[in-house]
Amino acid sequence: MTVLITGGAGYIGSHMALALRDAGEPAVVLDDLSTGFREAVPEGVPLVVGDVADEALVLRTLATHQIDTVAHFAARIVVSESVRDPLGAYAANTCKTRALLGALVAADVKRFIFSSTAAVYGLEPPTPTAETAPCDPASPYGASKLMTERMLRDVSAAHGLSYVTLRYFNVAGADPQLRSGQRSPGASNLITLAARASLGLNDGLQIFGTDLPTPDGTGVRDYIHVSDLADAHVAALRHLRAGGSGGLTLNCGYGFGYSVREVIAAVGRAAGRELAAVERPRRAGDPYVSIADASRIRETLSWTPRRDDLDLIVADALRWERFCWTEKARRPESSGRRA
Ligand SMILES: NC(=O)c1ccc[n+]([C@@H]2O[C@H](COP(=O)([O-])OP(=O)(O)OC[C@H]3O[C@@H](n4cnc5c(N)ncnc54)[C@H](O)[C@@H]3O)[C@@H](O)[C@H]2O)c1
Ligand SMILES: O=c1ccn([C@@H]2O[C@H](COP(=O)(O)OP(=O)(O)O[C@H]3O[C@H](CO)[C@@H](O)[C@H](O)[C@H]3O)[C@@H](O)[C@H]2O)c(=O)[nH]1
Repeated sequence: MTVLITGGAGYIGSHMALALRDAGEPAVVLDDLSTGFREAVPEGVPLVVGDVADEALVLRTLATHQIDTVAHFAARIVVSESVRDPLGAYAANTCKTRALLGALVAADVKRFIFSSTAAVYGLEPPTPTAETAPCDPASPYGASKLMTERMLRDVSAAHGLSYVTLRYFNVAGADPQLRSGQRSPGASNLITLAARASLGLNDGLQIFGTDLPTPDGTGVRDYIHVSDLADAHVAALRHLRAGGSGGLTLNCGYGFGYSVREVIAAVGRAAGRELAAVERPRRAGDPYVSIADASRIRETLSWTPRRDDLDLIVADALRWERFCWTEKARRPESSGRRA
């Protein structure tokens, strides 16, 4: 039994590939390399280059590798891009997942793990946010994921597909052994930008909004270490293979949050110097606070996070950036600057 990881050359999918390899579970990656990196796929894990909506390719891959479960990470993930190009976001995320599910139904593959997002909850959900909170996505990105969640429910009812939908909160950090991390030069998430700023790899740091109704006026997020998130996927796989039927929707977070200022201070501690940041107006569409009620995933999957500490997350992110880019900068063929 082998797991097909779509998007396994990307940031989170590559950590899932590592977690499966570490657990001795066979896996194959399907990735079109649009935002992923060939070198992110761990050695020993086959890479099929192509589109999840290419039905013939998917059917061939399912048969060749005897796939019993698909973990579907492949997506377009930039929220602002989805606002500029909503049809592109729905096509990439909802329509292509529909095509993938069509191939799985045709091939009688019965297990599916889906990468969803806290962005399905919208701007002012009750906090901490449980899976039962109303969903009202503020962006086409969030809506494209919510539509896919609904599609999964219907496909499960009609075709007996068992699935786990994982709604990620803010994913950060890097593999503690530095085998993978955030490779995207255009990554716009706070912890990556702060780590890069501390190494002089970008033009400095900005704080979007200092007058929010939060304790220090800046946005609060529930940051989850990418390796803990990968472990949650392995736990979801075990649940499905043990006979978990129907569908489960689970928040992936720790249940506590940190403000932008607290994150910047943590990166400063890890880097050994205080980071300067320019204060900017609020970013349109940013929730003030996003914190998971994470009780359901702990109860249902017996998932126990191992790196639920902001200093650990930030230290891993910073070590990865240093390793990945400062080392590279020493090589003559690279300038070491990405953005
Ligand atoms: N990064 C986050 O903070 C975050 C938060 C919530 C949810 N998610 C979800 O997690 C998943 C992975 O995100 P990520 O941060 O690793 O992004 P990423 O861009 O690093 O990875 C996505 C991968 O999918 C591949 N891909 C895209 N479209 C494809 C297609 N049609 N066919 C085959 N491969 C394709 C890309 O090449 C890339 O390797 C996404 O579904 C995203 O929506 C991410
Ligand atoms: O340069 C920056 C970048 C971010 N922020 C703030 O930092 C917080 C976190 O922002 P960011 O890291 O960009 O994450 P989010 O906007 O919360 O979105 C992430 O988390 C969502 C919930 O999972 C996912 O849907 C998105 O894809 C993912 O980018 C927010 O308050 C931002 O306003 C800054 O102040 N300065």
